[in-house]
Amino acid sequence: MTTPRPLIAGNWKMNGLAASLDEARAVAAALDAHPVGARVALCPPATLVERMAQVLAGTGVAIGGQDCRAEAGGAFTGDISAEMLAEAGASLVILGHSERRAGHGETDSDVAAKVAGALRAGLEPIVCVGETLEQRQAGQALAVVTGQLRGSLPAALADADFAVAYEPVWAIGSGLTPSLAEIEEVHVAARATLVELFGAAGARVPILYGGSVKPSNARDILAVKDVGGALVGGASLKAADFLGIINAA
Ligand SMILES: O=C[C@H](O)COP(=O)(O)O
Repeated sequence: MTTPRPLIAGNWKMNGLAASLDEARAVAAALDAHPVGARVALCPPATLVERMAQVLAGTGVAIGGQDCRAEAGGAFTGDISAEMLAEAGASLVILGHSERRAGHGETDSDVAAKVAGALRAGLEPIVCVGETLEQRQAGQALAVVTGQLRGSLPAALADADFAVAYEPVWAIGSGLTPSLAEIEEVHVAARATLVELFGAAGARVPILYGGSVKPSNARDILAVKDVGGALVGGASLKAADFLGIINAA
């Protein structure tokens, strides 16, 4: 059984206007000049998905959305569907990010419904899970992460391409990261849960780590057992930093 290529995905969050597309162009140009083994994706704000897809057409960089609604369409002011993302040129979508779970009250079952929507539209979901600082300090990190996986991953994923991202909430944008041993402990538990849920297919699902990944720590983190890539926030906004992480994979 071959090991899937690592996936390095950049999540621009609510950052980026049209001028930021120059950073995406620079990433694609550098990868064209020096191809890498990793799969690379950029997930800009929804307003830039279509333009980024045009800018990066024909390059090896895939485009992702940062969220979608579960339904294909309807009276849902302000929301976008997976079908809309796909039509705009996205091939992936981040779902269940902690900023959506905390800021928009998304539950595991909401995330599972969105995952089903993504599969309906042919998008590859990147499903995020992770514990808060209080949960880690209470010794609940593994239970929270495996519980979120069980609740957020519908059975239909057994036949689909998808990725999981472990993002400790307290490590996001904080400059803090868990120790390598702590990352390994969670990724090994997540792997066991994926195998329990999906059998042999679960052994191949990339489990990304996210939370203050930067060029200086990427190589060590990406070498940890069962870490199959990275979901990168702040360091994906500048081409040089993002390339530093991509080249560490
Ligand atoms: O989706 C990305 C994560 O929330 C990580 O963000 P960060 O790299 O800025 O800590």
